[in-house]
Amino acid sequence: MKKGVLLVNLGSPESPEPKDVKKYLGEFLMDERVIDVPLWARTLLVKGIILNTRPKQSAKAYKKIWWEEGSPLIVLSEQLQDQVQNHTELPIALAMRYGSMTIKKGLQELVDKGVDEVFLIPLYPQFAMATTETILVLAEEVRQADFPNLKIDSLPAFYNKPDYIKVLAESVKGHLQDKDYEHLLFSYHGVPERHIRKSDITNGHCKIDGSCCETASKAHEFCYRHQCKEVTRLVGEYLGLEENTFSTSFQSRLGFDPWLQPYTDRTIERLGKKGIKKMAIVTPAFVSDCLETLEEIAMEGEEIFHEVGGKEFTTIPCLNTDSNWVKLLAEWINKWAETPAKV
Ligand SMILES: C=CC1=C(C)c2cc3[nH]c(cc4nc(cc5[nH]c(cc1n2)c(C)c5CCC(=O)O)C(CCC(=O)O)=C4C)c(C)c3C=C
Ligand SMILES: [Fe+2]
Ligand SMILES: [Fe+2]
Repeated sequence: MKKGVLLVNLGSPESPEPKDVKKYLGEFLMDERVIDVPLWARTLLVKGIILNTRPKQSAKAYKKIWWEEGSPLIVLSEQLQDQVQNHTELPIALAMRYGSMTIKKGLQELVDKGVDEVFLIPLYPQFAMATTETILVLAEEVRQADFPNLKIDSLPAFYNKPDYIKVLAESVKGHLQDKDYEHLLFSYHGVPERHIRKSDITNGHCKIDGSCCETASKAHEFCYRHQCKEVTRLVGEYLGLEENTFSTSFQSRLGFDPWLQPYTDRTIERLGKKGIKKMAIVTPAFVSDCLETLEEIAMEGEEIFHEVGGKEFTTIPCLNTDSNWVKLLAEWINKWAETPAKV
């Protein structure tokens, strides 16, 4: 059997123009695992409301962060693909869940190279219905429809793998080496609370209260909130951070339903009002910098902090093409090629 790898990230609009942003948001938000309401309600909400206003607003934000080569998320994912390819003999393809770089095209590229066994890597450290699950479900649909003889294995969420925590923590340490900071905020993309309950395989553990995520449970294999909190705890432990000098928050909420809390924007405001003058922020739900890190955090977040008296706001880049991260991905890939069950 010939083996190959498919890296999958979220995707971006073709350009930062409102018409392309609208097309992208239309596909993204009509995904039943992103806006998880019945089709009629989703259609009404997305096509009747969100797509009438959001594309213009989001296009403005995209224009602020867009690079000459294209969307940062796509460019950085392509760079990651190239660099991982330098560390393995297996062919590496790249796909996006939304947009023109489809999972079908990615699988076709591998099949054209003679691959019949694929290691699918969703580029998300934590499991979420709106990210990992939607990728796995679509990949299986595409496999059944177009590549029935293909075998697909996938990398489970790697949020608590000691080698991943080490790479992330060392990156944080490197970026904060010459920085003086009073608080380190771990900001993760938010999800509606309802998503956490839906992914609860025990049907009742996740109460989204003060303690469920800290109480051992099978539910945590699919609990995004637990997995985010664990990344913060494990990195804090690795770096020897003192209690109350670091915390977790959730960004990018959309709509009126309750999302995971505390919200990042309010947390930044609260820290500034409390008298914190120097803060740093890391965004471990993303492996590549994107709109949500470059605009929402590095621009809007900094502005909020300064408005309430904060002085120094340090944004730590995502792992992007960090050499330890590239080597670690290649190590997982090469281990899978030798003994798939061990990864
Ligand atoms: C109901 C809406 C959304 C859920 C749930 C959601 C979950 C989720 N998203 C990411 C990662 C990314 N999201 C990005 C952009 C983005 N996300 C939403 C909505 C939901 N995300 C929207 C509407 C947008 C577009 C921008 C905007 O209009 O605000 C991105 C950046 C893409 C880019 O092109 O740079 C990423 C990455 C995760 C990890 C996640 C759940 C865990
Ligand atoms: Fe998102
Ligand atoms: Fe939980």
